Amino acid sequence: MKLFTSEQILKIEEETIKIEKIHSLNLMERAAEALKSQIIEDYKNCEKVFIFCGNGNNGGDGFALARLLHYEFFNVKIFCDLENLNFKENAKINFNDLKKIKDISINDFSEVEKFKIDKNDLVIDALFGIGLNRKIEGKSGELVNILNEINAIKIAVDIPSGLFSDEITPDDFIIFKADKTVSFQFWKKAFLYPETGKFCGEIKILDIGLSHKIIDSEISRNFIIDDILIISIYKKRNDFSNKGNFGNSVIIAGSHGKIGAAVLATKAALRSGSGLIFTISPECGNFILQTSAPEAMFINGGENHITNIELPKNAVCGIGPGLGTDEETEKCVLNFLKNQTKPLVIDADALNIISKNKSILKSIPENSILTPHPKEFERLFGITQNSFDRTDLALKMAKELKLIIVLKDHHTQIITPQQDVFYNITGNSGMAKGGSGDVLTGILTSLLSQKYSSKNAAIFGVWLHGKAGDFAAEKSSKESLLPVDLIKKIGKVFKYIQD
Ligand SMILES: NC(=O)C1=CN([C@@H]2O[C@H](COP(=O)(O)OP(=O)(O)OC[C@H]3O[C@@H](n4cnc5c(N)ncnc54)[C@H](O)[C@@H]3O)[C@@H](O)[C@H]2O)[C@@H](O)CC1
Ligand SMILES: [K+]
Repeated sequence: MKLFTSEQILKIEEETIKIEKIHSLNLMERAAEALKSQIIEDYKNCEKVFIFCGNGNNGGDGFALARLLHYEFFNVKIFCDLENLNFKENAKINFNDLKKIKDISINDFSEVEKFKIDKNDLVIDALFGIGLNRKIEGKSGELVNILNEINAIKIAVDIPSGLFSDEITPDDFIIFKADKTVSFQFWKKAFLYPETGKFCGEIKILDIGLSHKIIDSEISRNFIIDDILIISIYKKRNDFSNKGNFGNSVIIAGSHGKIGAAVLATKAALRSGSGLIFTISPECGNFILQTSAPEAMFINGGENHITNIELPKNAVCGIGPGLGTDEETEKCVLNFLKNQTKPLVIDADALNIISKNKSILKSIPENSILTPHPKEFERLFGITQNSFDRTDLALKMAKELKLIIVLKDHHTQIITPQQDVFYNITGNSGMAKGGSGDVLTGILTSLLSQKYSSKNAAIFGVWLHGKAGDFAAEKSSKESLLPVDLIKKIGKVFKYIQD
């Protein structure tokens, strides 16, 4: 699914109105209908609904929603700035319609504290949408501050009021803190970054029937990884095939005390479809690896840490988990990287070694996949002001070095040398644990060895890793979820794609 700026969304809306020969009011009604259905689905037992409306089209959505919910027997109360009824056209029409319904009370923002709002009531923020262009101040600002203190179920229409859709919002802005954001047709960039996503709660995207023809022709370099994309990437396994057809994955990982990292990466590679798996690890891990992952072949890479890397034929490598940064390992890894010609997966301590020897970056084969978490990224490429800027820096580095950067975060981004950004929306906080990254390295190496392009391996692998995490979290709690649980769910994810 493409990710658009607010300007592009407005353009798509306008062109939909033109080619479908409908009135813009019609689109607002569709938006309100979709909102109403979602609220009935999620909160049908909730009686009281408090809707706070601004003067633009976001407010218009709120007025239309109030009317529709009233006809579904919800007890609706409306709040707007009664001292400034200077509405945009569609908001005005919906406001006037609402005034005709005498059972709906219309109140001024300043009256909010007179009402008893219960924790099971709905507070709906329809103050500002993607048209926000400055800080919320004055009466609206005071109102948002009050709403943020109320203990109720808080829903934002399209985007929490106060947030910019496409860029970082300054720290001193007043922003509605939502439990759920019900947004129209598209994800917005603000939902995907930690600094701004924390205001959005759960995200629900509603189809309001904007023209697919227009959406298809509108160019964007930013994408949400959805099931449609994954199904287009997934390669069905040919029945007439043997282990030689699915590549040789080589996991280069582990050191004394960190053999578990090698085990996790190896097991994940085994579960992700590669034909043969080799693990290069120090001798101290031989018995552990052969016992816990007997399907993989062990190659001795040193005594207690890796000092020597000898690859089998046609190897596709994933290097880094648990290597440590011993001087001998560092020398060995740098020498190894210098001599590679095929794309490989580079993670964890291999990235830390590169950070200390940045000149090696230029020798890494084109289209290799680097998987830094924010701290590793910082060590590699420098500090940025915020995570939006981090994406920009990653885009620059991916282009300059011709590498794929997998920026690990709550919504991991896959950044390509061609300057595309793919945002992942699978996964959960239960995966924020040591060992999760090792599993990802195993998956990515396995997919790369099966001849997925580097870009597709990265997109598919990151999505699969998150999806396995979501399946695992359904069974156990996020707190107790372990990286091995992800590995156990990889099979279920492949089944999900095939069905
Ligand atoms: N354009 C369309 O056809 C549709 C728009 N929809 C809704 O329309 C919203 C966008 O509506 P608008 O473009 O009217 O904008 P908003 O309703 O987001 O904002 C209203 C206006 O307030 C002003 N403003 C911006 N920031 C302000 C601030 N901090 N303090 C005071 N005033 C401020 C701006 O002039 C802005 O146009 C979407 O988020 C969505 O909810 C939906 O009804 C679907 C259809
Ligand atoms: K809003």
